[in-house]
Amino acid sequence: MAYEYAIALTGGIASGKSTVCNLLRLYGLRIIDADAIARQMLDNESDAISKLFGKEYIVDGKVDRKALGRLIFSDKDARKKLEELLHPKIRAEIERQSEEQDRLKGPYIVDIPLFFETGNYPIEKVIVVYAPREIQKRRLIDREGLSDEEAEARLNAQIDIEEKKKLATWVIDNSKNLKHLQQETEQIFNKITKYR
Ligand SMILES: CC(C)(COP(=O)(O)OP(=O)(O)OC[C@H]1O[C@@H](n2cnc3c(N)ncnc32)[C@H](O)[C@@H]1O)[C@@H](O)C(=O)NCCC(=O)NCCS
Ligand SMILES: Nc1ncnc2c1ncn2[C@@H]1O[C@H](COP(=O)(O)OP(=O)(O)OP(=O)(O)O)[C@@H](O)[C@H]1O
Repeated sequence: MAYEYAIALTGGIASGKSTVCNLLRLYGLRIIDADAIARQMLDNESDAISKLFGKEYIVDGKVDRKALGRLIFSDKDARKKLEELLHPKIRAEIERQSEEQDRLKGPYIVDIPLFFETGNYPIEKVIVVYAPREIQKRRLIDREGLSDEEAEARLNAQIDIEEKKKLATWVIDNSKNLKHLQQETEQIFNKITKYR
């Protein structure tokens, strides 16, 4: 059965999900953050990461996220291995937190970057934060200091943003400036709170 009050929020890499979530949090919505859950899960898996990919991915007892990112976005098999290790644990924790939030009643957001890629979450309403691929790429390069090739590899690891947009219940357009994003987000916030 679907979580009654959950609204998924997704998009492409660097399309603006975190920026939108920060605004929605300010407006008072509760947020479950899959990236934060994934970070916690990874912190507990240094032994498994060392065994799977080598000791060089552990620095001072902690996973070197930058180095692991470089590996998994350039090597599909490595990415699959990491996902097999982490995704069942991430999903279980998202489901645990969603059950907890559902009991409180009233809408809440579940920010899941790979909502469509990993599939089958029992959540019926989906917000897609949209920016055209070229803008996504520019913001990704500016934020991470990646090369064009590295940015392309990260974009190619996900379903194309135009496909995700077609699957959305609501779209937040983030192809313009931050003021425009705020207006877009406010409109969706009003719809969500009216709809429930
Ligand atoms: C590879 C890791 C260590 C890189 O860490 P880094 O701090 O550089 O990036 P961060 O975690 O902030 O992720 C940024 C974005 O990358 C994208 N991304 C991350 N993992 C993947 C993946 N396996 N496939 C496609 N896109 C991904 C997402 O859009 C995410 O929002 C990290 O992304 C990770 O542990 N990934 C595996 C877990 C996962 O799939 N997380 C994302 C969804 S829950
Ligand atoms: N409208 C905008 N104009 C300019 N820069 C923006 C805009 N929206 C977001 N950004 C910047 O683009 C980058 C990506 O935004 P953000 O981190 O919110 O995306 P994300 O979808 O959460 O990314 P990820 O998938 O990597 O977690 C950030 O550096 C952010 O400050």
